[in-house]
Amino acid sequence: MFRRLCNSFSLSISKPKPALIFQNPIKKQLKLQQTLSLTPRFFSSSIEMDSTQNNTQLTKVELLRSLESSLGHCFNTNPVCPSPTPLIIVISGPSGVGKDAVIKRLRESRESLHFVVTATSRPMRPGEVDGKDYYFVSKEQFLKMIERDELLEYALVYGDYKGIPKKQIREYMGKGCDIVLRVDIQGAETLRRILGNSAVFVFLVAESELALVERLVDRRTESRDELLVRIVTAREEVKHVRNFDYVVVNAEGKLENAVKLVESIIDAEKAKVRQRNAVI
Ligand SMILES: Nc1ncnc2c1ncn2[C@@H]1O[C@H](COP(=O)(O)OP(=O)(O)OP(=O)(O)O)[C@@H](O)[C@H]1O
Repeated sequence: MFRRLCNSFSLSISKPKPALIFQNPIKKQLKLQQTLSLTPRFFSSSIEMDSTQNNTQLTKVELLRSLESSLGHCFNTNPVCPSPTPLIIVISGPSGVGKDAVIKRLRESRESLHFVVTATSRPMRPGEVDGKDYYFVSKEQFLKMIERDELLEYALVYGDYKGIPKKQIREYMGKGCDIVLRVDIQGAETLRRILGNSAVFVFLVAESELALVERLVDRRTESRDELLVRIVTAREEVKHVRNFDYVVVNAEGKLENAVKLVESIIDAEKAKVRQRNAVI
């Protein structure tokens, strides 16, 4: 069926019917003049070409002009598909799985992404930069932000507040940027309720529980008791993977693979026919 359609289409192109060329010459001339004013580069001198002329004798421009002439209109230069809508990517996973490490690498490789800086009331860790890693605020300042409805989502995590400022997301989506949000599992659940399927949810996991615990221990930022809380929580959190769209394994020493997979997810999402359409 498709082949039959193609055949009949090519026939109608290669042998323009006399009716198409000579029927109502005034109307035809008018149409050509309109076309000429749109794209003068193709319809400048000889508009109608001999349709039996061998394609190999024609330059590319001549062939294009001839095809346009046979079709009766110029080829459209507008994009076939509209540009993709800004995407919100939520990256989550248990404590110590490597969310920050993955995001740090993504930051370096994808300049078009905007990484929302989360506000937190937790103390700054060595090497962290205020306004880059987090906005470090006091508990009182954080409570004021909640009161003013400035946060898309917030939670009390291990005794400290963490929240996502709405203003930043609106501002960067307005500029056409894709947005990356880094949240814990609790935050991802809340965001799923707020955003539904309008955002893409990625769950990071380690290859095993032992690998996760070793990573946390090596980081040396938690006390023994804090470690115990995080490990018990992580066991529960892994069960939430089914609420996510994608799961990415961040295996020991394979950070690059995890980053590449996240990048592929973003690329695939941007190529989707039915785009997610988040409104904040
Ligand atoms: N693929 C990997 N292989 C080895 N080490 C890794 C890998 N990914 C991350 N790490 C290391 O594991 C530790 C924990 O990573 P990171 O701080 O990024 O986790 P996180 O998920 O952001 O934790 P939290 O939620 O507690 O802030 C860091 O020291 C980081 O450098």
